[in-house]
Amino acid sequence: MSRLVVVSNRVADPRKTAAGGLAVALAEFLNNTGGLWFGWSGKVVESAHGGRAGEAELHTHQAGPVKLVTLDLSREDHDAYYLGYSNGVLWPVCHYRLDLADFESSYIAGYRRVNQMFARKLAPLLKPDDVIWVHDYHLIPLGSELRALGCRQRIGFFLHVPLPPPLMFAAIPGHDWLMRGLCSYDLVGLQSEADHEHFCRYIQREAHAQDLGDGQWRVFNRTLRAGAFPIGIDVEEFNALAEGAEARELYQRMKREYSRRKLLVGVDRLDYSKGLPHRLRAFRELLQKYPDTHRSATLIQIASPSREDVTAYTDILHQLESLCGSINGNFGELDWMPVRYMHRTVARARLPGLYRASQVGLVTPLRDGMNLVAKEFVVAQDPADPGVLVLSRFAGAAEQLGEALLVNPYDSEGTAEAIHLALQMPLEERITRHQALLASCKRWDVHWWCDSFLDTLNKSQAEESGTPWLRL
Ligand SMILES: O=P(O)(O)OC[C@H]1O[C@H](O[C@H]2O[C@H](CO)[C@@H](O)[C@H](O)[C@H]2O)[C@H](O)[C@@H](O)[C@@H]1O
Ligand SMILES: O=c1ccn([C@@H]2O[C@H](COP(=O)(O)OP(=O)(O)O)[C@@H](O)[C@H]2O)c(=O)[nH]1
Repeated sequence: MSRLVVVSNRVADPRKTAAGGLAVALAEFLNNTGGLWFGWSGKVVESAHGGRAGEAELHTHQAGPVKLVTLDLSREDHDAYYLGYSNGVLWPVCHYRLDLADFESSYIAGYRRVNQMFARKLAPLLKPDDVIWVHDYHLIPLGSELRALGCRQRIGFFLHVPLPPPLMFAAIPGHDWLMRGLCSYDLVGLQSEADHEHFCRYIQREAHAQDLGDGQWRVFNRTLRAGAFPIGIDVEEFNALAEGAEARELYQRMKREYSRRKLLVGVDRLDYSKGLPHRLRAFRELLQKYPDTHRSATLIQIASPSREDVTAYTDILHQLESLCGSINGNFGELDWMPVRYMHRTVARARLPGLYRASQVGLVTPLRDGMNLVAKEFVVAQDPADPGVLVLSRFAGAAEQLGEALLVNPYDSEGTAEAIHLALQMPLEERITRHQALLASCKRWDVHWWCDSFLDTLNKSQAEESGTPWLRL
């Protein structure tokens, strides 16, 4: 059997839990299959040359069945590749926020340099029959860099973030170079049908791709496949977490402490794509419009620190703090604070307890590739007395979780109405909706995601030997 080689910017020890959907999903999968996981160590080194770009040393570590190979980044590489191009250009554009993109021209050189370094370091570790699976927007050009070094293995790519419509993607200087990079893979996987449609439209419109049917395309003189493979969670693993001491202890404590209140919960990285200020404005609207929620509805909002060196992220932090303060100031009572806001990461092992103790789960991103928290909330519920998921129609998860209360997060009045509906929903309706949602989470779980992606990749033709690859 071929060995699986996974490459992603973020690498986590598969035996430990991590915050961030990509690391969580891959760790769960690799723990079962074994293989090699290659990526950034998460460390930035201030080298003797003042943290300037340079060759990195590899760290190798065996974590159960998985071999982790990571490299540190110099300050200069980290700032240009991770903060600059990945999170200052690609992240905002892919989340439809052209207004937040910082098209600083020097970033792309760092992005390219790090992708070339990843390829140079990875290529000697590869075996001829390896199957390589590259993840996310940080590493779009990695496939073509590996090809340029002579790698002929099957290489698949999965984009965890949304792919915007062609004209929006075309706002990125060098978008055609990125798309050529994407088309050097044998399979391109996207989170949703909407993202897949954007990909097909882009390659047809900008690169005159020929549709060969069955998900295959002829473009840039080669054949590739593309499709939607919505990521899921490991339902059994999450159920086991829910049975663990940490989750149960938290569940009991929350139930005791909030026995006379209705609990709403939000768990997000502190990211502008997650729509946190919009969510708080909808919550304020709820308190204003529905006095029956006073002294009762309590929102616990966890905002896990993320990418704090990017300006847009510090701006959102200040907005959020000010909104929480004003809601508590205007509506709070001596014995009731409407919002409990925490700017810290909560261990994933505790989250099922928090989800299960809540009557309403608020997952209201302005745009999100998938949003695994939505699926975790569903799986953590008591089937006999489940909470209600209020979900943004702009989360990738909405394509599969249509039985949630779907909202437009930009419409604070509409969202407040949906939250009120959720708080009032009769038991019978809650059970019916939850059964359908749970069935979707089980059907499209993380195993389905990996298996369907890898089966399709295996169907793809490996790169024809002898095809000369020019660096793009
Ligand atoms: O690695 P960070 O910069 O700390 O960010 C964490 C991850 O954020 C993004 O997650 C995405 O992947 C999830 C799983 O597919 C998906 O549910 C979510 O909608 C996406 O936003 C990012 O794409 C990852 O690369 C980051 O590791
Ligand atoms: O304080 C936190 C916040 C988030 N998470 C986990 O991080 C992941 C977030 O994934 P999601 O797809 O929702 O969004 P992303 O952060 O990847 O954009 C989920 O597994 C959460 O359980 C966590 O463990 N602790």
